[in-house]
Amino acid sequence: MPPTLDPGANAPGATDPGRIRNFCIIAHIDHGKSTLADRMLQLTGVVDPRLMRAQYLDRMDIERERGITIKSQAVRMPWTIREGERAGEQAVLNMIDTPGHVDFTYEVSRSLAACEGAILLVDAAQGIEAQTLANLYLALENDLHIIPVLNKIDLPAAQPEKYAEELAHLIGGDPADCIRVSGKTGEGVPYLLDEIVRQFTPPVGDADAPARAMIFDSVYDVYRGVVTYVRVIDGHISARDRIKMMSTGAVHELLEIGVISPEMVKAEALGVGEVGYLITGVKDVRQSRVGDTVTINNRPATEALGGYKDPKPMVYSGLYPIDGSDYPALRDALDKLKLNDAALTYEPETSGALGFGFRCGFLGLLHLEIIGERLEREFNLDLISTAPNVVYRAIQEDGQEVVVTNPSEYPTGKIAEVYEPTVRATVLTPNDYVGAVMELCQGRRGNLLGMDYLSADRVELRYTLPLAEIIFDFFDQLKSRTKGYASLDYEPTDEQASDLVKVDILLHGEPVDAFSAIVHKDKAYAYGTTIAAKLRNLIPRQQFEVPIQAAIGSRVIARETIRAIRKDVLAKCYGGDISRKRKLLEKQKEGKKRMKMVGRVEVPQEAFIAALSSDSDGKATGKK
Ligand SMILES: Nc1nc2c(ncn2[C@@H]2O[C@H](COP(=O)(O)OP(=O)(O)OP(=O)(O)O)[C@@H](O)[C@H]2O)c(=O)[nH]1
Repeated sequence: MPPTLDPGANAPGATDPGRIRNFCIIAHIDHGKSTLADRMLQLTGVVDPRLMRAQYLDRMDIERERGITIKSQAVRMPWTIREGERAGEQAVLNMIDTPGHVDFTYEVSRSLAACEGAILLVDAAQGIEAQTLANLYLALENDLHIIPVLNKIDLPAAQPEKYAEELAHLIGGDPADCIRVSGKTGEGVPYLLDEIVRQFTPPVGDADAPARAMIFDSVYDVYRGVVTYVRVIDGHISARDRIKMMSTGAVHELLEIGVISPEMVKAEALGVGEVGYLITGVKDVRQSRVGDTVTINNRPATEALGGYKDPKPMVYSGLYPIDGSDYPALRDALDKLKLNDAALTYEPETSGALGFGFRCGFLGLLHLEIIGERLEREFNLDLISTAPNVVYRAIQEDGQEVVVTNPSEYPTGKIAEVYEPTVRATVLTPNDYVGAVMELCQGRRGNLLGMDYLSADRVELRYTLPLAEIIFDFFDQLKSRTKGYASLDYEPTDEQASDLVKVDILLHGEPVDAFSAIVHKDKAYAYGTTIAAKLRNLIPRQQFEVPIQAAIGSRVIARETIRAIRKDVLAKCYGGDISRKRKLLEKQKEGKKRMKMVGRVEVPQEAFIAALSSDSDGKATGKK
């Protein structure tokens, strides 16, 4: 049954802004945002109980499989206060579900800018975690009103009293003001919905001013083209308007305008404070940039809304199609993903070993993994991604500066200084594991900034760490050393001069650019020996001996050898069965097709993937 919206006073475009509440749910990962959102959809009646499925708003397959939210979602829900003095008061709630992973903090901040209030959700069995704090600070920076909520009170391990104290201590106020709910059973959720209407302030805007709406998300839909999600700040956008993008001045016909509730529902207009979508039929994804202001062409606004900070990529990796003829398809796919993802950057590059591809910038390893997976699934591309690296700044002796996003750009001449990016990391851990956490951070070249007790048994440690040390397996290590109890959050800060070197890998004397890496001097040897050993196992024997060397400049630091073999595939075919022989030869030819020639050496595609998979450095994790 398609959702129907009230055609009366609460219809989109005609809603009194005083009835609207725009809010988001912020929480540490797994504290239950999506489950709570599901309950709200059900209780407000926008999803038919028969059509209800878990994590209704996580639409991408990857989101469902991994159980995490990647893209923000905005849903319109009607609600009438059930209890108390204001019972019967009708409201329109726009809920924006936000992702919780560190890599996607920028999504959270975009969503926050479209809200007046935030529900700070905390698992009543876990208490405050690192991202609870990070998200809370983001919300406070955006001047949002906060409602503290303890979730999962149905769990036997829940300690709502204890954590209500903790929360009240953190944000100020009375522990009794923390609302207790269970997203699973629905207990307390109707009361929370009532409180949302009572506590959050309605949006304020000038209904008579020229229209201004802020783009907080844009997605490419294969059938409909670009779908742009906006929150109207001032004025009114109606279905018959021609809209204008304020950053480019481009004017577009509107094909459709509407709200999400929880599927797309067409509307006549969107007024002050409303959240909805616009479809212009534009196919070029770069026309609808997140952070831009939309106005209408016949009465344009003169001043754009303050945009968002463009998120800066932190990790770079080369993406190459396994089949070279897929290169244009890869470019197209990246163009499309870029629309959803202001943080994704890419530039064409060529690699001696891998051919034509793109150097892509990501927010972190999970972001990289997700983009890689989406390219493979949604666009049917088979890809190789090179070892991820951060951005370095090398100052040569002649004073010239080189920004290195790819190890192959690392200057070969004399280098005066190399700078690497650093982060300020916050680790929250139970008292017992402080020693283990400190040991880990010190091993990763960390610098202790400070340490505080949040409660009798919970400690906050603050460190400066090189970004390169934190992006690979730091989180896994942290979890395993603290039996899963510690949580981590970090934000980029500055850069520091470090003792870094470039390690090259040579196959039969030829450097293979795809395997080069910039690492700290103390870790160069370990990197060299690991990759050389992996490659020895991955590359089949050839008809000649193949040395594999790891080198810093001209100094070899590790060496492995693949012994020579003459592979006579016909040896087994005694007797004169010619068709069998032919079949075997055909099979061998097939196998060859999947080989890459690196100098004279045949390297199977799988070797690149397996050697570059980061298990020597630790694996990129699905969850943080
Ligand atoms: N017992 C119990 N379990 C819950 C409750 N709410 C959520 N869960 C469980 O907690 C886990 C995480 O819930 P999600 O709703 O996916 O968490 P999330 O915060 O949305 O996670 P991200 O979208 O990845 O940030 C799931 O296994 C839920 O079934 C609750 O009220 N009670």
